[in-house]
Amino acid sequence: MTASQTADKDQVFIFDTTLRDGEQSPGASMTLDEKLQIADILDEMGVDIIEAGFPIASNGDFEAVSEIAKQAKTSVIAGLARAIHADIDRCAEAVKHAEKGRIHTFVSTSPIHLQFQMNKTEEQVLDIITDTVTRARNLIGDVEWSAMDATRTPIDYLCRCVEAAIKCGATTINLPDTVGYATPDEYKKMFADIIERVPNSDKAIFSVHCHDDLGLAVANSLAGVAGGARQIECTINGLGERAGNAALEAIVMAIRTRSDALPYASNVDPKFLTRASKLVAGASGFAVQHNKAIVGKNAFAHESGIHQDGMLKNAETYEIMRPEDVGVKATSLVMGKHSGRHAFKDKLKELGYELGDNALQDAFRRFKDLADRKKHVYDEDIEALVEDEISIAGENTKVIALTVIAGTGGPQKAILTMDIDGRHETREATGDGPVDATFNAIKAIVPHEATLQLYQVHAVTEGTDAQAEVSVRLEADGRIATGKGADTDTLVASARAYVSAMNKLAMRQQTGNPGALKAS
Ligand SMILES: CC(=O)SCCNC(=O)CCNC(=O)[C@H](O)C(C)(C)COP(=O)(O)OP(=O)(O)OC[C@H]1O[C@@H](n2cnc3c(N)ncnc32)[C@H](O)[C@@H]1OP(=O)(O)O
Ligand SMILES: CC(C)C(=O)C(=O)O
Repeated sequence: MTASQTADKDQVFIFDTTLRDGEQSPGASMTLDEKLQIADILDEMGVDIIEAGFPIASNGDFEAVSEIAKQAKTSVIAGLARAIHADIDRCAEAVKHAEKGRIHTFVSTSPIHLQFQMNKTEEQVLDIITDTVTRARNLIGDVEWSAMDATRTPIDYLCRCVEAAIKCGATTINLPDTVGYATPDEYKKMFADIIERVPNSDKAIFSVHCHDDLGLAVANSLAGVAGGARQIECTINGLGERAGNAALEAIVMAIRTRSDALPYASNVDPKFLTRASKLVAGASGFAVQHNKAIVGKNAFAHESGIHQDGMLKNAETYEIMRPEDVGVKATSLVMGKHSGRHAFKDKLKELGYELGDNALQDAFRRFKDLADRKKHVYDEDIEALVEDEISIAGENTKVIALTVIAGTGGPQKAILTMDIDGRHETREATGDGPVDATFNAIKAIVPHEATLQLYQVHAVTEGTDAQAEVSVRLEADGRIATGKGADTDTLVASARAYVSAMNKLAMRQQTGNPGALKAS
């Protein structure tokens, strides 16, 4: 595999290690079936190299690498191996089924790793590199060598290690920021220096592999490419050891979106990114944070009025990528307490409502009120609210305020204020439960003899803060009317529904005056 130039852009190879480094996240183990599905989508989306596992780690890992190797259509399938013959041989055994297989062998190079992890001298590790890269090359033509903890390795020694690996036939040289310690400038300089100083550095492709301990994994990866690397090791959703690896989706979209500043091309088709993200989140059990770049639930969602207004005028005001390019159906304008009139009106139109100016203002006021009390305002909430608004429009008897005292102590008491033809009246009433007390308070303000035929409550959406939609059916003199009310407070919704039914009944008696129901 050689890096090529397409027009004015250098090709960068995308090496996905979700199934190896990603699976190393505590608790992220995946089944064989899940791994096969993930590998399949990675292959289809154009990932150049899939690191399918660490074959010596377990029989399950060996089987996963072998099966993925068998199913792969275009991607290179790599397996990881320590600088140990048994690891390398087992890896070769697993990747041999692939049309294009790779052995990825690694050894520590930093002083702290040499002293404590490996208990070896620099010279001993150099001999190990020579021995193990040669062994791997004798088994397969595509060998990647990694210097574990490269970014904490003195540059002179790192140059000697890289030189030895290339001399023995390594075709890819990976210099990982194993502990996420580097800064972008340092990482870029390390690649530039090594590529310049190591003889025959042009015989290998250099690779970045960054961890996100300081939140710099994507920035460091792109800096490494600016320093001369042409392979990027990354994972879907940034899954990986500790704080994770560089996120594949962010890398791919940064290169595409900022091609002016990042003159590189990748083979990945970004339309698969959202699907791949969901698949990995489901298989690993690691939910994607809502504000995650590209694949987070909010990456293409806007709640604030000013942004929504801008988006309705021109999407480029607040979006630098098109959602459909990464497999998201469309931008969503989420209705919430920060939304403004433009978005609210647009949402009503989408839901099929055209309100006049006054009704719109009233509905918007109630919507803001609702959004202040409720975490999520769903379309169903807005529909219930508007239906409620429409049903009470023009009514001259309205609920203004309600306080209910309920609980085990009893008796339940309701204190209700109503507007009757512009006049406010307040009464208290008790009842057999809070709903009964509320209805008794209505009767105290508007005495009537209509009888209750139906009282029904249902939650408009899920959650304890859901709006209740209440239906009340009243009968008087053989006539029936049903009223509806919606509110996050079930008792307020009940009072509204009752009053609405009362108003309708009065209309049907053609008096328009609920008080006249008394005569029926
Ligand atoms: C930065 C990275 O992501 S590196 C990859 C990390 N991933 C994993 O470790 C996941 C899979 N690992 C495993 O299943 C196991 O650790 C195995 C099968 C690889 C090894 O298991 P064990 O033989 O029981 O060894 P254990 O894990 O306890 O210790 C690691 C040994 O490997 C040695 N080692 C570590 N890295 C390397 C290397 N690159 N090359 C050679 N030896 C290494 C350590 O020095 C230690 O050797 P020691 O027993 O002589 O002290
Ligand atoms: C094995 C290597 C590539 C690694 O995962 C790291 O250094 O983080």
